[in-house]
Amino acid sequence: MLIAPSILTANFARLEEELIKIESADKIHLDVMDGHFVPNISFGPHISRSISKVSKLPLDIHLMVTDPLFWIDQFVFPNTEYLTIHIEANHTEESIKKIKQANVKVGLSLKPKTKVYDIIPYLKDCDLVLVMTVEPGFGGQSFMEDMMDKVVELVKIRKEKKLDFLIEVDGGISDKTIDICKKSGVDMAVAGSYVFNHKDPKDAINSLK
Ligand SMILES: O=C(CO)[C@@H](O)[C@H](O)COP(=O)(O)O
Repeated sequence: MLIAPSILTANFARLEEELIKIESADKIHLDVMDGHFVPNISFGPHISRSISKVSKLPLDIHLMVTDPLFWIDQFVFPNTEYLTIHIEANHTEESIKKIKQANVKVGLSLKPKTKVYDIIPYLKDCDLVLVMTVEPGFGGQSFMEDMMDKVVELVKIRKEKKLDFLIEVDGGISDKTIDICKKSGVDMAVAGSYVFNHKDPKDAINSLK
């Protein structure tokens, strides 16, 4: 399973040191929050660009914003691999088109209350589907195990429709919850507090892997 640490719980006053601690991960997950789509503000293009310059890892950028169309271009860096927008945000179709035009892989995320059914029309355009396993907005919340039903459903749909998007989960991932993710068919897991609150983030990444 691919592991993408979310830097939301990192020490932002020592960000470069924090990034070095997670060099053994597969991607870096950037949680961008606009204070409107979710009740929190994290960081924007400026800090993301600085991270992109020092990070050796591909960026997996999760836009928790109401108007992705306005923001997409500002997060296209040479190492942006995925730009993930939310189905509950505005202008899904146009945003997907814009991400593709920027030659970045398309991610589509759904909040815990949103059904897989709602994203089916867009799956053919997705490289990644991000199943939120907490309500987006904050790190350190408890894993919602019932979201694994969505993962199982997505695995089935992917097979039936011969698609090849990755399935990612985000929220409450730890050594206690990673097994059920793997068994359900998750390809990539985002982990914030488990990695950055661990005395050795590299060990935390290894234990998840
Ligand atoms: O997108 C989010 C929160 O909105 C996540 O990426 C969390 O930041 C993951 O944090 P933990 O639950 O692993 O602490």
